[in-house]
Amino acid sequence: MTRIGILGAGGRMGRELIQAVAARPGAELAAAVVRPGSAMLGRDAGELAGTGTLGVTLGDDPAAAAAASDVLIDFTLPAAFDTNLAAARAARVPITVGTTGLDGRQLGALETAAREIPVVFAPNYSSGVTLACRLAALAARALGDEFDVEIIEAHHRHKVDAPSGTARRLGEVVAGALGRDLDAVACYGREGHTGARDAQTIGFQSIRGGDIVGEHTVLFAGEGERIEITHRASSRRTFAGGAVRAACWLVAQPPGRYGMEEVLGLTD
Ligand SMILES: NC(=O)C1=CN([C@@H]2O[C@H](COP(=O)(O)OP(=O)(O)OC[C@H]3O[C@@H](n4cnc5c(N)ncnc54)[C@H](OP(=O)(O)O)[C@@H]3O)[C@@H](O)[C@H]2O)C=CC1
Ligand SMILES: O=C(O)C1=N[C@H](C(=O)O)C[C@H](O)C1
Repeated sequence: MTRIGILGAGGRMGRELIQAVAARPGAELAAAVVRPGSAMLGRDAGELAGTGTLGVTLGDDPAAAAAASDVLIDFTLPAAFDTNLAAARAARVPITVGTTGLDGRQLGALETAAREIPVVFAPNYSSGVTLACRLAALAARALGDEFDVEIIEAHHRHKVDAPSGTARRLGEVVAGALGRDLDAVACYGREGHTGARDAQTIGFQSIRGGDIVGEHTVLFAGEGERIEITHRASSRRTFAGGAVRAACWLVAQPPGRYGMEEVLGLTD
């Protein structure tokens, strides 16, 4: 039985993760952590997530969660990430990270931690997005510099980071396939007298509204034709199921930094 601790248990993804753990054979919820001072503290995690009582009380201590778990899953916000990663590292417990919007220092800390503990980090745990990344790389290599690349993403009104982590990852993949440095060629939105488009640009457009779960399109626009690779998530269950799958896979891995491609066995 894989004992899983969820960090960010009270959030939109946290509740889905509690359900996904409860539904997965061979996995059990060991701990569920919410923000210190949260009104949810002391409640049963299963009752919060709608699975029925699980006998796991919502706590506020990532270190205690790490001590009780074989693997942690973090879906919080960047402000909580440092404490959560430190707890995993101190307890030498593997961690599955879904939080997006991490800065360069935090991504560096993830790499450092991966020398000591197994870490899987994916900005999107759906199998479909993992495949879309592959398709985008293939298309970029085939189409080359003749086609302009724009990445369009849409999310719910509550999302706090832009562009999405998935859009950034798609940008990295396309830039890598085209031999470009994403930091040098990225263009985040346009306004005013922008001038003509630079051929090397990889553009990002972010839409926020309503209850959109998560949509991503990589647009390759050429002369006389265009190709669009689109993924639309219609339920957070797909992210939660993928993250729990990744966590169960991670407990059997040596220290290192992994992505969803490794989890799905797509590294060839
Ligand atoms: N990799 C993937 O497949 C996916 C990644 N995500 C990412 O997961 C993250 C969470 O998304 P979502 O569930 O929608 O967001 P929510 O805002 O619903 O949940 C975030 C949770 O983290 C808690 N939290 C925030 N700050 C702190 C802090 N400083 N200390 C402790 N707890 C804190 C919040 O507590 P409180 O409510 O009290 O503020 C909340 O429960 C985002 O970064 C999102 O982009 C989302 C979907 C899929
Ligand atoms: O915040 C979200 O909701 C999502 N965030 C992830 C991202 O930033 O890419 C993944 C998914 O699109 C939902």
